[in-house]
Amino acid sequence: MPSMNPELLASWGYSQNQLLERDHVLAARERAADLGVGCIDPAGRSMLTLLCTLRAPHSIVEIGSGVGVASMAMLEAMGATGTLTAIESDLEHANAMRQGLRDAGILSARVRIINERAENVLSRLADHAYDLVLIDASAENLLDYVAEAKRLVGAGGVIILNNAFDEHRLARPAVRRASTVATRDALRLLREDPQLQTHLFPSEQGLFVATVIAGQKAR
Ligand SMILES: C[S@@+](CC[C@H](N)C(=O)[O-])C[C@H]1O[C@@H](n2cnc3c(N)ncnc32)[C@H](O)[C@@H]1O
Repeated sequence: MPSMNPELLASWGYSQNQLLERDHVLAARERAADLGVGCIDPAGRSMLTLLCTLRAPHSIVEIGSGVGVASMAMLEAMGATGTLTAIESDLEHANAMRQGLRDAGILSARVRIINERAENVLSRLADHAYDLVLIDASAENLLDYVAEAKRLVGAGGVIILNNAFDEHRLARPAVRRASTVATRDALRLLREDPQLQTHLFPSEQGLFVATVIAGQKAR
């Protein structure tokens, strides 16, 4: 295991500093700061863009879309006919996301924002109907979200969990806080599923990515 020596830290910082974001993304980040809500970090956003470019999903679900920083990245990268189902319980966040989508010139017909708690919505979404599920809501119901995400994606589908470091508590074994335990359990559930290929990317918040191996269904 590499130790976090100063050179490694400098290289990591260098890679983070390569990330430039366009004006509509920076404006969305400002709206998020005004509302006191988090958004995916620049490295996570960049990785999400890359994954959507590579995978070219047609249909995405985002659990916890906030002001839409990750949503816009995915919509911009997935191609003009792709659609996003964004589940967001806070109306102010959902309205700020609508503003961001207008700024980015994304057609509203491509996005369905469901302003409800995810736990009341996910069971209504069809099995294997989505190519990618991004989970970025509070960790309280994380295990349920992971189970639903496995049901929603088909073969070749992708499940992504942002804030996988649980604000840097994950790697501290003594931390037994509910969100940390739920995150550890969720990552283990995905990592130990033989139908999934997984990787934890060391973005600022930690971006855990799992893909259903071709010809298989996630359990
Ligand atoms: C970290 S923010 C999401 C950031 C967003 N993915 C982005 O990159 O801009 C988490 C969001 O999840 C929402 N949220 C929290 N619990 C939720 C739930 N049970 N159902 C739906 N949304 C929830 C919060 O209101 C908040 O807007």
